Amino acid sequence: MSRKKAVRGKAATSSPSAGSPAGKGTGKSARGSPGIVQMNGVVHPSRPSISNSSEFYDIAFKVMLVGDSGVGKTCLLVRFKDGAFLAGSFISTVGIDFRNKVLNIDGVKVKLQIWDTAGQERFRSVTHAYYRDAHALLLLYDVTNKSSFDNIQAWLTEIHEYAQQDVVLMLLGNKADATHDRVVKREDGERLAKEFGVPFMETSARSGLNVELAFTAVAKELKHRSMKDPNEKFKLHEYVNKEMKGTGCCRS
Ligand SMILES: Nc1nc2c(ncn2[C@@H]2O[C@H](COP(=O)(O)OP(=O)(O)OP(=O)(O)O)[C@@H](O)[C@H]2O)c(=O)[nH]1
Ligand SMILES: [Mg+2]
Repeated sequence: MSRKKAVRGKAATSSPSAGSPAGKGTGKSARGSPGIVQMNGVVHPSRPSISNSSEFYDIAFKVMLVGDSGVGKTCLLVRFKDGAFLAGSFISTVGIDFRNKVLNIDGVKVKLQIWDTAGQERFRSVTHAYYRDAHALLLLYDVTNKSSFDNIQAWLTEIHEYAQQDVVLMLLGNKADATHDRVVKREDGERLAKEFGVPFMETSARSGLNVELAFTAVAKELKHRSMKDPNEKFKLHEYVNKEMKGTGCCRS
């Protein structure tokens, strides 16, 4: 059942025409990155080809990480992809970058092509060009940085303007490990998420808290939507609330 896909590796690009989700100008597919064709909002491998088995997949989706500079988007992606934490000096992302990871979701190989955007204002126009091709967005703030939380509303406005109407959206309060520096309570994140009707969890790229869960939940929702199996009931909010691990007194 599993097939293989041709996109791999990293790409630092400054416009959607170079190996981007939009893929315009690559000449390699009607829409999507090289080797990918998009049907009914789902990306499928265009044809099998020879490569290592880790690249085989059944369905593929594009997920974008967005949020202010320094909230931990790159670290979250590295934690998810490599299981490691990027300690040391902060290297701000320039433009946009992507990594692939294939997850086994209930026997289906779901490939996530995860786009790591630059949070800095000067790259905003680059990011805008990628929104429309995203199937899911993980919107991050930093629990130790109040302004990153206050800016969530502006990010949501931007998302509504540029992303697909049915994009899967999740709010993440990152750096939950940083107990002493915390300035945004978990309850504040929960309240904001409720107000906008989006699933929410706190994460930590440093400790790994909920990192796998955030991506798995999104993959499950996207798979569910694309397969439309009437026997399979999946509710993203319920799944997240059931599986989420917390840092507070009452969740373990
Ligand atoms: N304590 C703690 N620090 C983190 C965590 N995630 C990221 N950091 C630190 O926060 C800083 C910024 O992390 P990045 O992942 O580079 O931030 P970013 O959102 O990608 O920033 P831009 O690329 O500029 O948009 C780095 O110094 C990281 O080490 C976390 O979960 N906990
Ligand atoms: Mg970054």
